[in-house]
Amino acid sequence: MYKVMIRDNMSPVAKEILEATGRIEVVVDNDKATSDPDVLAGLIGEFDGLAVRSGTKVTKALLESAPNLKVIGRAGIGVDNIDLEAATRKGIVVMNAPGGNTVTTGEHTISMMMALARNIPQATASLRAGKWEKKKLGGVEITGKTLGIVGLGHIGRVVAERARGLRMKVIAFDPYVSQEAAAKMDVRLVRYEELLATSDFITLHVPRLKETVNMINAETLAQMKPGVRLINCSRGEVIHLDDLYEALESGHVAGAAIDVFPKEPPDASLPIMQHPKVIFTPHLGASTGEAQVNVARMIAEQMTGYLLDGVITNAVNFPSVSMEEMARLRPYLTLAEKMGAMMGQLVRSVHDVTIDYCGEVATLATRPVTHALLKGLLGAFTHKPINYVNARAIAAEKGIGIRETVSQSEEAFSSLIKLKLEGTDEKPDEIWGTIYEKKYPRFIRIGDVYLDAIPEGAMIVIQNIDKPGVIGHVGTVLGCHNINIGRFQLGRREDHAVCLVNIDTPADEAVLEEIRSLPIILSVRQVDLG
Ligand SMILES: NC(=O)C1=CN([C@@H]2O[C@H](COP(=O)(O)OP(=O)(O)OC[C@H]3O[C@@H](n4cnc5c(N)ncnc54)[C@H](O)[C@@H]3O)[C@@H](O)[C@H]2O)C=CC1
Ligand SMILES: O=C(O)C(=O)COP(=O)(O)O
Repeated sequence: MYKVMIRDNMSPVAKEILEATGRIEVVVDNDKATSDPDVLAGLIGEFDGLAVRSGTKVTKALLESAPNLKVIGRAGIGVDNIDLEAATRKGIVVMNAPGGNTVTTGEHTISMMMALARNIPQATASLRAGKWEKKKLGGVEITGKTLGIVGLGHIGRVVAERARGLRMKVIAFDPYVSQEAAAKMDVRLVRYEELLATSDFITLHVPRLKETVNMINAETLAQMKPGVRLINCSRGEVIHLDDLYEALESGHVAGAAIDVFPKEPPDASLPIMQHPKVIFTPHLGASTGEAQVNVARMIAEQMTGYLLDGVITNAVNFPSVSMEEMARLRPYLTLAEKMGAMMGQLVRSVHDVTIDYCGEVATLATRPVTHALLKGLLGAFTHKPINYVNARAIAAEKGIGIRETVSQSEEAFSSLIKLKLEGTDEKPDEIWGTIYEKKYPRFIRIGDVYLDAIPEGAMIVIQNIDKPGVIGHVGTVLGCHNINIGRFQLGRREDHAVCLVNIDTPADEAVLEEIRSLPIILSVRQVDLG
């Protein structure tokens, strides 16, 4: 049984889906007290999965207390409450649910813009206070006004489409979107400065990144058109709130609608929280029944797929692999991991590696295959738990450079993976592998010697001078020690040869030493390929 903790008032759909597998036990914990990372650290140890929204901060220290954690599911989009680097190093997959709350957040943005334009929250408060302030609470029309969208991603696009329906002129700034893509949405892409200077309303839809934190500050506020109105349903840190307060006080900014805060919940005594021209919602962008069911369902299905079948979908720290792709990739993942494990156990050190993917395998998603290969290779050099997620990060930590090439054609085999260790004098420094009949992994070359070896279990790898006597000698030594030989695979080139011997029980060092005693034997290593 796997154990998953669900937090942050997620839709009950998530629990239902996880429990319906019959293999996942669920604990729902919406307790405010346990959202303190120090308190949560005391509880998380036994869990394999953690499902959160924005309320739980998944810190490095918390992850240190989570030895069993394999997957974190974010039922939403922004993963800035999760220490991604620390999760990746620990080999934990972090998944989100893109698209699940996009429409809802876009609609909330439009609601905020309308409420801001017509002072609806202020008018409600005024009436509740027994006043009738028609003159004071007059608003602005939005028809014909220019809406500037910062970040033309999923939500930005929903907002653009709705705003055009409201007869606004829509412009956008997004350095990662092409003019053609924007033109298809009838949106004019402009430079940031132009957006600031010409928009009547500016709405923010960027993720929280180093480059987007404080994107709206005293300098950029000063570049805005006088009377501009701002809407922020992205992340609180994108606006420097003190600078915004100053711009509101001076009258340069006519109003702001804010859903997200640098610290949530915000301190109600902050000057901006009391400003009459600012309206607020408590991070409600994604909070509709529909969106919450969508994201809860997505995240529960994705977490189930990973925990039970190893399928990775919508991971933010690993390439996604669908169920169908996984079926085609699985034999290559196995092969690559065994190739890596073989080389890792044959050599004493690894510097840089080159991995060539040739033929059919090159048409698949090769990044996960590289991770599998690195997992096998580095497993021999580290005591840290290593898996597909953290393999590349651990390689980078060790300063190992990885060069990957793909070529669609391969003369002799339909698929071939070649691993070469660079910058080493050790031999062998190369291994090639392929898949037979779409499932069976084979090593077909070690060093410069071609052979045909089934990589499994304990194997003795012998490099020798190609002279008579080796097979008999190895057979006699192993026989004397009651070690059964499963397969004996040979290959040679010119005067040297390689033997791969699958043995049913591992040999101890004294047995290997006896094999080494024949002078024509150059090296003897035992590897374990699982
Ligand atoms: N208020 C709420 O409840 C919710 C807030 N969000 C926030 O909204 C953000 C956006 O969500 P999506 O549209 O789904 O993400 P997305 O990834 O589809 O779009 C983000 C866009 O921002 C652009 N971008 C990145 N850096 C930029 C920069 N420096 N300047 C301009 N554009 C830049 C990207 O190119 C991308 O097109 C999320 O990251 C999340 O933080 C998301 C859902 C609900
Ligand atoms: O999906 C996102 O990025 C959101 O900000 C939504 O946050 P929530 O799940 O409502 O706490």
